[in-house]
Amino acid sequence: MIKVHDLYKEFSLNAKQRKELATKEKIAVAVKNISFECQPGRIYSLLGPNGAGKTTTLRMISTIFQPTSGSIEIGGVDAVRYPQEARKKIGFLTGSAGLYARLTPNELVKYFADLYGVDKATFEARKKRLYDLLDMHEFANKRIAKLSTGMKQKVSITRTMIHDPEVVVFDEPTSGLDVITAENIITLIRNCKNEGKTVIFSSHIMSEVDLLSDDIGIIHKGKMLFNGTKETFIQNKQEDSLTGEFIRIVKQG
Ligand SMILES: Nc1ncnc2c1ncn2[C@@H]1O[C@H](COP(=O)(O)OP(=O)(O)OP(=O)(O)O)[C@@H](O)[C@H]1O
Repeated sequence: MIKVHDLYKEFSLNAKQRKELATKEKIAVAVKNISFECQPGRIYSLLGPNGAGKTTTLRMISTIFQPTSGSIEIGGVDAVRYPQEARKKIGFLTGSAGLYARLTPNELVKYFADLYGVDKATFEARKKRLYDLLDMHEFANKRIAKLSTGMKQKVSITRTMIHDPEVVVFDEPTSGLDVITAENIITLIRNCKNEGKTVIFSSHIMSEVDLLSDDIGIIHKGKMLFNGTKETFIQNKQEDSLTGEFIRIVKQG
């Protein structure tokens, strides 16, 4: 379970950032008082145009960023006050950055399993299941530096899942991947739901959102414009397609 209440995040902008953004403002507000809940056994899709505040929100949930104000509860733990406790319950996927390029997938995944105190037998069983699903055996002993973007993404996913977290947070999980790999990741996300995990993911791909979502959140310029079940979204929509309705809501917001 994820409970987000009145979450607010502002960043201080340094001189270089102010120049890049062509602004005189010293502060950028990325997330403005958003509240929502994600339930176990359900998948919550976080949608929004570029710069909406999705990654910032997911990073706060994953305890990478400290919110400016507001509260986050992860599986009953106050993630703002006790980030280390909350982190044990979370698997966070955010691109393939942060993989140790000199290690092999096997070495990296083992490193993270050890960090989380996963015992050997459980580790081997989980690793095999993930490697089978993501078709990873062939490159498991190659240096990560030599792997393709899709292969690195698979390594990131295995790292995210190796401690069997009860809450999974995927920031654009299929971005830049071929259709077969994307399909495997969609299967993995569905498996998470079927195992009773709480899943939240961000995406720009509407077909994926349609396939996976139980609940939908739409944010734009840091504000939550829609938060509800996919059924409610579909019942109330004024446009023919999900994409059309998404655009309508964002333009109205
Ligand atoms: N470290 C930072 N310092 C200053 N501003 C930031 C920082 N990180 C994000 N922002 C700003 O916060 C806003 C939200 O960014 P965020 O990355 O959360 O958006 P997003 O919805 O994930 O976008 P995208 O779909 O393009 O990935 C943007 O205006 C961005 O420029």
